Amino acid sequence: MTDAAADDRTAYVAIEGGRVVEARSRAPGRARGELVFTTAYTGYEESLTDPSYEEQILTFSYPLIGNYGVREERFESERVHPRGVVARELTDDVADWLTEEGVPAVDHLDTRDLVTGIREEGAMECGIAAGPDATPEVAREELERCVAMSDHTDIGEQVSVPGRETHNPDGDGPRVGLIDCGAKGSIVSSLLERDAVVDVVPYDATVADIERTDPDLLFISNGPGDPENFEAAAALVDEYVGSLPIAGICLGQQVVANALGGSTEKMEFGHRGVNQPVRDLRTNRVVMTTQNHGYTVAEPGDRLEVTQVNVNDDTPEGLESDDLDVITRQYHPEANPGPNDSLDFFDDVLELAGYETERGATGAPKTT
Ligand SMILES: NC(=O)CC[C@H](N)C(=O)O
Repeated sequence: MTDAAADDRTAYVAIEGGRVVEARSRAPGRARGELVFTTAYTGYEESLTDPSYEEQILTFSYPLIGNYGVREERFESERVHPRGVVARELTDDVADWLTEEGVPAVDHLDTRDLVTGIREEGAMECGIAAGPDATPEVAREELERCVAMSDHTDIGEQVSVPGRETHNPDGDGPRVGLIDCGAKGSIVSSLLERDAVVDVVPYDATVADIERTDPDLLFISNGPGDPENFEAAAALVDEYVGSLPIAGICLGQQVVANALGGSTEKMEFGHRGVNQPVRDLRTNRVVMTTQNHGYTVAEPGDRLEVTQVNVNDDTPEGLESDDLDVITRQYHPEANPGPNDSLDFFDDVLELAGYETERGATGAPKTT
């Protein structure tokens, strides 16, 4: 290897608290963000294109990432959302993809140590310098310029559609107003698969915008950052609760809780993975779920009942009100990547708008 080639592979990760870890560059550039980890051993294309990872640096705890290639059919949006990527070993397929996308990536570092640190200290700020100009100082500079997750007040604008997009206008199912706070493509697909008409509207849609689409149901999507920064979506919930059924996934659950008298808080290191056990308190049934969140509902408020909880830490995983026709989930029932145990959430949601689906779906085809 020549000196120049060695330099091209240089990388440093600076972590809150002062530590700088040496790594190998797999996609060059500088990056900063909140350092989080996922324990998912599959679904790296879905994770990397999940808009909920905006402004974060994603560490994979599973050591080998990329072993079944990169295919667009599995993407959840049109671009990679984490600001940077960290893994023990990235394949060339993933490294090439991230290079094309301009998202810095590093490997050949002790990710077990990194993940243990996040579990002990909580999600941390982080700076990455990768490639020819990388030095520990550059990584530290990036770290110093980090902005706390809750201070990314305009994060919705970075991930939402710019204007309304209507899918399946002639569908037989209910008309869903999907508030796009950074929606995963397979949430839209899961609704379309059940023949709903879906109007995807921007995260800051107003009551006047919603009136123009005249929905049968309001659906608040997943999304990045602090749910308290999605005030417009909360205002819609406040306006329509009791007159329209309301559903939400992940950030959607948090926004609905905040709008209806509850509260949210930041978790220490969140839930990110594909084997999070959730118990339904009404049926006592446990399902395995896909998750990606760093905030949680702290108090559901008086109007919502906690109907599902995380088996590991008892945090609220499902909120419902039979009187108000509200149903939300903290995990990702669209299940991309799987497991597929909770797909019938979409049947339950459409039923709130008076529509009977065939049920029994085994996985949603993608729109992207
Ligand atoms: N996937 C999501 O919708 C994430 C919600 C929120 N940004 C959180 O981290 O808790």
